[in-house]
Amino acid sequence: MLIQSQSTKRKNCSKAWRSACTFLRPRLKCIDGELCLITGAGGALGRLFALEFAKEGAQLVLWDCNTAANEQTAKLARELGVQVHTYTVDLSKRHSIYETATKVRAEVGEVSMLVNNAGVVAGRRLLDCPDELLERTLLVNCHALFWMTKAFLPQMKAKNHGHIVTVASALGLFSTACDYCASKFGAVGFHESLTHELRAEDLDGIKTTLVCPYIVDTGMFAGCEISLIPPLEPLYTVQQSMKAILAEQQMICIPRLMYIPFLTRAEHTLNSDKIITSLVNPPRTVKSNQLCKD
Ligand SMILES: NC(=O)C1=CN([C@@H]2O[C@H](COP(=O)(O)OP(=O)(O)OC[C@H]3O[C@@H](n4cnc5c(N)ncnc54)[C@H](OP(=O)(O)O)[C@@H]3O)[C@@H](O)[C@H]2O)C=CC1
Ligand SMILES: CC1=C(/C=C/C(C)=C/C=C/C(C)=C/C=O)C(C)(C)CCC1
Repeated sequence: MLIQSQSTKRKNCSKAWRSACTFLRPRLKCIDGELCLITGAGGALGRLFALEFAKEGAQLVLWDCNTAANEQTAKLARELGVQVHTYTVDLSKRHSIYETATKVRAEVGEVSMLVNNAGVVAGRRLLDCPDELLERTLLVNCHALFWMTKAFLPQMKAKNHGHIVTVASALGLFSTACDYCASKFGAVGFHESLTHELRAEDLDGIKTTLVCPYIVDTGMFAGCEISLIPPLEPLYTVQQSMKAILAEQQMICIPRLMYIPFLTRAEHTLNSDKIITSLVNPPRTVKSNQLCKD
């Protein structure tokens, strides 16, 4: 009798919880007809992002240095009935990014959603790793975020409409691998500062989302012996990220366990949007002749 009444209580409770969840579930935005640019679209997660955006009706601009893989993604996306434009670009080169961005604007139009997904890892210890490989990780995973945003944010600002997604990593929140962590910490810092800058400028129509996954079973970290939890399924990772993007969530850690390193970070970003106004007008300004030439 007692058991029965407890189970009835539990049922009522879970019913109430379910309806509360339905009520609380965030509204997902419609991106039908938006122009979405995805970098690293020939890769595992990039391809899945492209297909998920296509299912939502977005037109696609796909960037990758691997032309064949990028074309394969485009083929799969076109089968879902959306328009797709592909570009071969080396994200480690600032001029390649700016030139291709100019082509996109002229040939396709204004990008309203930017998914900075491309990423690389050197996968060697600091002293065993050639400088060029270390540099490439920083250029592709971090510097490219600056150039991509500088190329496409102005059009978003003009309309106060857009969305910039940064695919970082759980390794942007705690450290293990030298070049990769440094680049992903940079990516997290970039996302946070951009978010504050947009808020400080009252550009509430431009959203940002940071994606921080644990290891995903794409091959990028194949051979990493971490027995804590198994790698994530690529599709699950992208679908969770999509939910966060469409809900205009500022950040998602996948799985939730990855919020632990985020929550234990020492920094406090409270009030950063107020502080930013003083930071963008620094008392000492670097003169242009002090800058390194490319
Ligand atoms: N896989 C994982 O465990 C995790 C991945 N991430 C992040 O997710 C993102 C996607 O990763 P994933 O799909 O696994 O990686 P992939 O290696 O499968 O895909 C990355 C894509 O980016 C392309 N690319 C590499 N360098 C350049 C460049 N210089 N210019 C243009 N394109 C380039 C690659 O081309 P090519 O193949 O020819 O090099 C590839 O097509 C990355 O940012 C990664 O750091 C985050 C957490 C975990
Ligand atoms: C499971 C787990 C941890 C380890 C996470 C690891 C090892 C993540 C590796 C991620 C990679 C390689 C991402 C690539 O982009 C913590 C944070 C120590 C504590 C919380 C539980």
